[in-house]
Amino acid sequence: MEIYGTIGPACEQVRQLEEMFRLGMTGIRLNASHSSLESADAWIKNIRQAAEAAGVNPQLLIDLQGPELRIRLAGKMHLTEGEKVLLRSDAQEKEVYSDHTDENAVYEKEIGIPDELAAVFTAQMELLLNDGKILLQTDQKVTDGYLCKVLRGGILSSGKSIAIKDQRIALPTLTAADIQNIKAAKAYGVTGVMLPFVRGKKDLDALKQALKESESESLKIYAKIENREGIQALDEIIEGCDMIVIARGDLGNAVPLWELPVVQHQIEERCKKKNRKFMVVTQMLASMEYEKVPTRAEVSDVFRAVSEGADAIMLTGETAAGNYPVAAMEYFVKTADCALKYFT
Ligand SMILES: Nc1ncnc2c1ncn2[C@@H]1O[C@H](COP(=O)(O)OP(=O)(O)OP(=O)(O)O)[C@@H](O)[C@H]1O
Ligand SMILES: CC(=O)C(=O)O
Repeated sequence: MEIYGTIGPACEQVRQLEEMFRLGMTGIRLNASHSSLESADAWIKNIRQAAEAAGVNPQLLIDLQGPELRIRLAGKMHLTEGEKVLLRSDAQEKEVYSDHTDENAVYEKEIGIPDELAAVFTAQMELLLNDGKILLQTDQKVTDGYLCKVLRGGILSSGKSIAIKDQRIALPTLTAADIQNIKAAKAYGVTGVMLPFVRGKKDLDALKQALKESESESLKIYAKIENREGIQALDEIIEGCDMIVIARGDLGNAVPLWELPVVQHQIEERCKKKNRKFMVVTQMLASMEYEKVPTRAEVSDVFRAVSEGADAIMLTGETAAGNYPVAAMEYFVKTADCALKYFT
C-alpha cells in the first residue's frame, strides 16, 4: 500500500522526513497551490537526503493548481461571525492588506480574490473558504469589490480555497504555473501528477498533452474527484488515469457533508469494479494538527479506507502544517499496517 505525507513548513527538515520514511511513508506530495517545484527546491533535496538515509525510493507527487480558486492575503486574518469583510479582485494589482483600517471605510478587512470570481458575484451568495471551514455571504457591491458578511468565522491565510456554494465557474484545466511545474517535473524527480477538480476526459486529455509536450508521458496521473462534475464523469475519468483520488476536502463542499461517506463508498465501489486503483485523502487524522493522539473516529477512518481496499492513503495538513507531523505519520502507518494484517 502507498502511504503519503504532504510536505510543508511543519515537516521539511531532513531528520523529520527520515523518521517518517523509516516509519513506513512511501511517498510525498507537494501542493503546487502553495509552492512551485522551483521554490521547493531545498525541500526536495531534503526529501532525497532523508529517503536515502532511510533506504527508501519514494514517490514524489506534484498536486497541480488546476481549476481551483484561491484567496490572497498579506498575512493571517481572524474573521468573526457577524463582521463585514471586503472581497476585492486582485486583478487590479493593488496591494492587498490583511488588516487595513481606513477611517472612512465601512469595512476593515480585505481579501484578494481572483477576477473570475468577482465577475459573477451577486447579493446573497454563500462563499466557502478554506474547504468550507469559513462561510461568508455576499451582501453589497461597493466601488472596490463586494462587501460580505461572515456567517462562520475562523482564521484565514493566503492560498486557501474559495468557492461559491452550488455554483460552478468555467476555468481552464491548467494554470500557467501548472505548465511550468510540468516542464520542471522530470528534473525534480517527480513520479506522478495529481490533477484537481477533474471534470471529465477533456481535463485528462489536456494534462496528457502538456505531459507529452514536456516529454513526461511516463508520469503517473492521479485524478482528483472533488466536485459533482467529477462524480458524474467518473467512468471516463477512471478510464483515463492511473489512480483515482477521493479528495474529501473539496468533495465535502460539493455535496452535503452527511452524504460524503456514501459518495466515497460509491467511488470506491466503482473503482474496484473497473479495476482502477484509488487513494483516500484529507482529514484522516485531522485532530493531530493540534493534538498528540488521534481520535478513535480518525483511526477508524483509516481502518475503513484499508478495509475498502484503498491502494493509497495520504495525510495533508497533518504533516504540512501540523504540530506533530512525525507522530501523525506513525499513527497513520501503524493503523494501516494493523488493518492490512487483519485482512491478509
Ligand atoms: N508547500 C506548502 N507551503 C506552505 N504551506 C503549505 C504547503 N503545503 C501545504 N501547506 C499548508 O498546509 C495546509 C494544508 O495543506 P493542503 O495540502 O491540505 O492544502 P489546502 O490548500 O488546504 O488544500 P487543497 O489544495 O488540497 O485543496 C495548507 O492550507 C497550507 O497552510
Ligand atoms: C486533497 C484535496 O485536494 C482535497 O481533499 O480537497
